[in-house]
Amino acid sequence: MKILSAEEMRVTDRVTMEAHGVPSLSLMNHAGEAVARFILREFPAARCITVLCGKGNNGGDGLVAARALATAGCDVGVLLLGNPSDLKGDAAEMFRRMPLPVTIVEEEAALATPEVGRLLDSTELLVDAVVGTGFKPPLRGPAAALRDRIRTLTSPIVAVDLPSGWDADSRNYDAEGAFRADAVVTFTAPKLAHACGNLTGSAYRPIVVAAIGSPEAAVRSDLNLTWAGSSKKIAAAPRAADDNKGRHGHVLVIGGSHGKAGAPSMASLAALRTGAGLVTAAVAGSMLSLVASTTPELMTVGLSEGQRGEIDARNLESTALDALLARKTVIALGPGLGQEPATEEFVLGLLARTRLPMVIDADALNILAKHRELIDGRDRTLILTPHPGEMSRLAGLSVKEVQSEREPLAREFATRHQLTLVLKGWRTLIAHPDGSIAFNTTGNPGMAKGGSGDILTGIVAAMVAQYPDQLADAVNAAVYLHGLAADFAVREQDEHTLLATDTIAHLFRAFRFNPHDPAGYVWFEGLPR
Ligand SMILES: NC(=O)C1=CN([C@@H]2O[C@H](COP(=O)(O)OP(=O)(O)OC[C@H]3O[C@@H](n4cnc5c(N)ncnc54)[C@H](O)[C@@H]3O)[C@@H](O)[C@H]2O)[C@H](O)CC1
Ligand SMILES: [K+]
Repeated sequence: MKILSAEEMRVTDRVTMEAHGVPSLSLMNHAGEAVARFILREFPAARCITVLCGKGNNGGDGLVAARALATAGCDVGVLLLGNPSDLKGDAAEMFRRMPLPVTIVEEEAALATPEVGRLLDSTELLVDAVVGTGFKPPLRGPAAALRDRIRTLTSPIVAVDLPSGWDADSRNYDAEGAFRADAVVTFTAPKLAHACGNLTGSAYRPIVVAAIGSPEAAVRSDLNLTWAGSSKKIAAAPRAADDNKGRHGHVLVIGGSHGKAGAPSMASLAALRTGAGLVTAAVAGSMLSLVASTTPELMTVGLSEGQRGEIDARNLESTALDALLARKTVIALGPGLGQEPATEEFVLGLLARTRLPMVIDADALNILAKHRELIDGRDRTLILTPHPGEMSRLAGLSVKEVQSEREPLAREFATRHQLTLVLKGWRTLIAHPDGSIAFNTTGNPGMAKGGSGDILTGIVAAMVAQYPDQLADAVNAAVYLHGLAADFAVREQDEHTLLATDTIAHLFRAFRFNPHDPAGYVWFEGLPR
């Protein structure tokens, strides 16, 4: 699913109407009905509903939603911010077809009337159809006053297309002065604000994308931005009845040091739980039995180590490493590795020794940052998974600079070095060598804990091992599944108590979840109740 600008959305609508003959009124009907369907599904207890309509087509969608909710038996009130004579085109037509009474609010003072007070205070759910992609900041007039009034109410509010006051093209996390929203129903494709903004103030509240009649061919964008969840489809096919583990790849986790045996253990278990046919953990000999005891399904190989349990360069002379590298594996290098000089020498030697696909994380990234000339994916598959701090060292920038330029920085780094870059954080970005970027919208603050990155490394390596010919989708899907598993896990936990191993235990729910809801919308963020 592409991520569009507001102008590209308008072009998509125009192409849909002109090249594919879909009437604009049909788009508006489908949009409003999708909002009603979502509300009936996700807020079944809300029977007394107030729809707040602006004078543009966002308001038109609201009028359609109001009619559909009333037809479904809800007690619906409609408030129009403006004079009906100001309505134009499809919105005016929907007003003409409106079977319900509409309360007109032309001036801010009208918000204080008893009639409006009843509409707002007695409602069990609000629908925000005041302004959508036609928003020109800042929010003004009765809309601004209505926003403030709604902040005094506790009823949930479902935003049509965007919470009013959000610029569709915003890449900001926040939007001063926007309406609050408990859920968002957008249409055809997510816009930049849906991908980048904290529209609902929470990682758990839903943003869904409803199909309203635009064929895929009409959805065009030059932004080269997609949604990571669209890649999950590569893991949806059932396995063959005569399947065998040899068909699902082999992950080789290389990591660990004294005090950090858990990192390679978690990365290995995550790789197994993600479906890799075989997983081998290569760790310092002194921690071999410790790591092996975590997961019976895991194979282990002992490596030579220094005084502090760090994997050292003597391994480069050993036949054990040759045997390991002779197998067709995807290497996950870094969990718990440490940055001792002997380990640094080992990492540099390993990079020179093999061209096997490699997921590089954690301390291996910090070692690579000291040898930037080795960051080169032209003749090998490299996937780097830095958090902003590790990215600042890789790019030689401050964390602030990294965070302020995530998208261009990720794209430039991935294309310059011809590798896949997973830049973690709010809305993890997956930047590919061709310059395309996928936004991930799953995950929650409960993941801000040791181990989350280690299991992502294992999940990425396992997806690449299983789908070696679909590298971009494999990495996008891995990041999506990682956050989705954590979203399922935190439902049975709390953000304070969630552990990375809880996330691993919920990967099966993530694999089973289909973001394409049978009701005709895609779960872009959040989960069904
Ligand atoms: N394929 C689709 O996505 C479809 C989307 N639809 C809906 O159409 C709106 C966009 O409609 P448009 O008429 O262009 O603009 P809006 O209704 O969003 O806003 C214009 C409306 O809002 C007022 N306004 C603008 N800025 C402000 C402000 N700062 N303060 C207050 N009021 C403001 C302006 O005066 C106009 O009255 C899109 O969001 C979807 O909801 C189609 O219905 C179907 C296809
Ligand atoms: K809106």
